[in-house]
Amino acid sequence: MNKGNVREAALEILLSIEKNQAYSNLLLNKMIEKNSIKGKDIGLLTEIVYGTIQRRDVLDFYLAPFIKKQKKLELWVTVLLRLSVYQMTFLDRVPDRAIFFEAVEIAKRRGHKGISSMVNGVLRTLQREGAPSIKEITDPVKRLAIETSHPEWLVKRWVEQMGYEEAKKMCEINLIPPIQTARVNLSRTTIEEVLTMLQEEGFDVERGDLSEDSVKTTGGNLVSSNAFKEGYITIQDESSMLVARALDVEQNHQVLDSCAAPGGKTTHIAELLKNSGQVISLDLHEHKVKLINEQVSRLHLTNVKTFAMDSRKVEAQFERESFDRILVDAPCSGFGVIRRKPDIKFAKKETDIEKLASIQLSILQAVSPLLKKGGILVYSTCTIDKEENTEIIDKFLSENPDFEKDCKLNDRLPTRVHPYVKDGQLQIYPQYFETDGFYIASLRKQV
Ligand SMILES: C[S@@+](CC[C@H](N)C(=O)[O-])C[C@H]1O[C@@H](n2cnc3c(N)ncnc32)[C@H](O)[C@@H]1O
Repeated sequence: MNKGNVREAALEILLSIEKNQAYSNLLLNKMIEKNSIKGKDIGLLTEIVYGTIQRRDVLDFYLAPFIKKQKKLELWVTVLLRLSVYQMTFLDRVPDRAIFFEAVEIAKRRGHKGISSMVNGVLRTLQREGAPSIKEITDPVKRLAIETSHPEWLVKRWVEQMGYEEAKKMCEINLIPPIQTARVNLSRTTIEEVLTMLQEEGFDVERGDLSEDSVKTTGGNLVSSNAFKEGYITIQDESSMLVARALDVEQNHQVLDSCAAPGGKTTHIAELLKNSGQVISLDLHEHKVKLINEQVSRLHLTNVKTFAMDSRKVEAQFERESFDRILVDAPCSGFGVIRRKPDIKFAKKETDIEKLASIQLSILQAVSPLLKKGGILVYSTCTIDKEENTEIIDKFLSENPDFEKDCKLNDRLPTRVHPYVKDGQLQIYPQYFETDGFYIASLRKQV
């Protein structure tokens, strides 16, 4: 594939995202497969797609003074200008003349000569006159929102919840793509063996920084490794690996994972059980349950049973007080994983948070009678919003006096996170350890 086609492919993906047709990671994988994009081109395509989404609002801010009839631009022209300005501003290795040439060629193919000269004109004037300065924006929340390309309502919400300095750190780290980490399947191998396996395959790997179950890589995609194919590792963020550890599972435990697809935590729990006991794994959709089954068989696990089921209706299917441990890894806004899925910050609306909070609470309410007395219930999300985290736990506890905050959570978590644990609850912001943002609450049912 030539470089021009890489940009054309980037444009197509970005347009589908704008039209809310699918998430960036799925569209990228499809495009790479469909056009047999290889090697360095995969890197360039990924960088242009993610970079242009990550920086969308600041790119529009840079472009605004140079576009006269902004409202009349067709969406594909706006997106083409954005991805060109992204390369001009943030990618050192691509010369401006190559960017102009490709943009003009694409504009000619998609539109007509008038559009291609307009695109050429806008890009060249911007290069000559320079982009406007962010410092011109006087309101600090608005400035932070534009500078780091987050919706203003979201930045305002974060500033209210965590203060300006912490919100700024989070907005800034959200622009930096994460490195890849993998969880080692300790029911079949050890960290040392996996490091050797991967190094022999040519991967640059070492132990992870946070979770005792992890390895990290600075180059290459571990999904293509034999260690992955043969079920020795699972791609997972390190903060997400703390969830199964928080459950404190013991041999032969019966564990309910109520929101389980695609199976990251179900399989981790099953590994920690060393194929003893049983994990009952539920998800709303049949096609998602299939994803759990695929991971279970890839990892050679024999102690997982899956069901497509609404976990708000579990009481009809399972006996009360029949599980030693229950996990509610709830559907959430996902604002802790913006580095990985940047389109989330534009796709979610403030009203979604309210709707999600109501689902989260009702799942917790529905599964809690199934926990044995003395058992542990872990509630987790990959978000950093209080309404979906501490506020849910406060509401749940106020309505369920037989549950209490589990003050021993620290014993199951790495010492580095201890300063962030309070009353059996851990809130990790992405800037703390350069991981996903995660919330984990551990509750114990009184005996
Ligand atoms: C955060 S994801 C779970 C991720 C999973 N625990 C993992 O580690 O791979 C939330 C999941 O909850 C599922 N879900 C949403 N509402 C549900 C419900 N009422 N009952 C069961 N599953 C539900 C979604 O389909 C989604 O797969």
